[in-house]
Amino acid sequence: MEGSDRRPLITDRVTVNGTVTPLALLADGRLWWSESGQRCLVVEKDVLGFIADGPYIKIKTLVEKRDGCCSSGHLVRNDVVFQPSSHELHALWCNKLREFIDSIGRPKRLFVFVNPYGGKKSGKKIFVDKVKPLLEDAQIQITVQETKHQLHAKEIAHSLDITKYDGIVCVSGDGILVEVVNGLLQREDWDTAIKIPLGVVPAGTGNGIAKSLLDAVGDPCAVANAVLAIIRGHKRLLDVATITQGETRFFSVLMLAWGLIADVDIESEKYRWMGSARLDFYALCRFINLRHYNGCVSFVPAPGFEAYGEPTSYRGKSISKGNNIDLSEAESVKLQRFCYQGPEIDVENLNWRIINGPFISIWLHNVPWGAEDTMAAPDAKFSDGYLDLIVMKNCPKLPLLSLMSELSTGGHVKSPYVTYIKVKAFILEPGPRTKDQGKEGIIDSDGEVLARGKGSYKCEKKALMTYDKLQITVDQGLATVFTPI
Ligand SMILES: Nc1ncnc2c1ncn2[C@@H]1O[C@H](COP(=O)(O)OP(=O)(O)OP(=O)(O)O)[C@@H](O)[C@H]1O
Repeated sequence: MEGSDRRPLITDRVTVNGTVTPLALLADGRLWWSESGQRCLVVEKDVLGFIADGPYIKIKTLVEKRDGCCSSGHLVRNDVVFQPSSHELHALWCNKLREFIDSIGRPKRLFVFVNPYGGKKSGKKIFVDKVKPLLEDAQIQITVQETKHQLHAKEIAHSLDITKYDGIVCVSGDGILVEVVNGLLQREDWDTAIKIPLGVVPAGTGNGIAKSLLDAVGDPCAVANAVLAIIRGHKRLLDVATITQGETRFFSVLMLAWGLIADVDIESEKYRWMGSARLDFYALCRFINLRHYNGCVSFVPAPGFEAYGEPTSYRGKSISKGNNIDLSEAESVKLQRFCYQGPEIDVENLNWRIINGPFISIWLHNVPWGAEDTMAAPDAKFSDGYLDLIVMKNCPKLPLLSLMSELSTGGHVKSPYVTYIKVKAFILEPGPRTKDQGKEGIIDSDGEVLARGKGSYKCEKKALMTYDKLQITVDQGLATVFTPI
């Protein structure tokens, strides 16, 4: 640790496991002692908190389990217990440790959503067994709210007194995080509300945001790693995309899909009993009976991608009215006036390009991972202000099979049948299937159905938007998320 501050904040001769040893807390936040060799804990990284227990002090740690001399990458809780040499030093140790932990900007009060329904319906168990004990070790005050129904988290985020919390945590899949972002951005005080740091602990089927954050630093997408990131309180900005159709808006942090990916994501629900195999099984079904969709996409390319597509003018003027299903007329007018309206971009005067269909798949991604095993957009960045666009038009069956098998590594974007670019704004004009003009598709954003076309799966169910033209713009780094580093 070259250049680190080795000044001792406190030193003492303490008893650890019956052995008397020197113990020092250095200004750089390392705790040094001897116990069958030199031992060191980096408070910022390894220590959750501490408690005074009679004459002892218990340091609560979360450290990598070691298999022999190698670290396993698996985090385990462990207490380091020591007895200071006197009553006065006991009090001084507590003061110095508290001062140090307080100085590193950790959250002290968190509002925690637990989705008991997501994934394998194990959100509650994950929270009780794995999340709560760590937050308790870190002495973080928590207010827990189980989500009772769809959009419950959005309702709560919409009216929560955010001044009482240092962050909002979602023990769920991506769905609850997206609801929270939508709730915050539909508040009158959205510009301050959206700054509250958001944490996500993977407990759903699709844990794309958690996987993207943890994988970015080489950590496994595990509950303990996600909770440790929240406790340590590091933050990073996250782009938010605004999907607009008339007066209707949906705020997305993960992705938008139309065509093959949306069909597999949504229609495979009927095979939920298969577990996660449903996605592979249904992808194979769709592969055998491949659909092509008419339509077109226009976009504003990021620098370096200007050569893709053909030049066009802004095509958003006739973007129709959405369905506004969860809003009354009065609420909708109020929202329009006060809530976040999307980024202030002069869309009409940007350099628009167009790609005409038919398409097999259109996918827009904000972060690299769409789910724990799907690296949709390997070059996506959390806050670059761009979305990664993955377009697949025609593709023979064999290369299609091969690129579908490469989704877990991100290798699909290198296929000559895939166009992979970054865009600043985007317009989707979805059409019907080429072989059956009476049937349209599904538009999926962040795992939820945004629009269902005629003759599509469960088309009788209402969705937020209509299967029609919609526009997407990105606000760079609008949201803040807890991150491992
Ligand atoms: N108590 C509940 N009962 C039914 N649905 C709920 C409940 N609480 C939350 N939900 C809904 O569950 C959906 C899925 O949530 P989440 O993203 O956490 O899990 P997931 O397993 O990753 O998602 P998916 O079911 O889309 O695969 C969200 O749309 C949310 O509104």
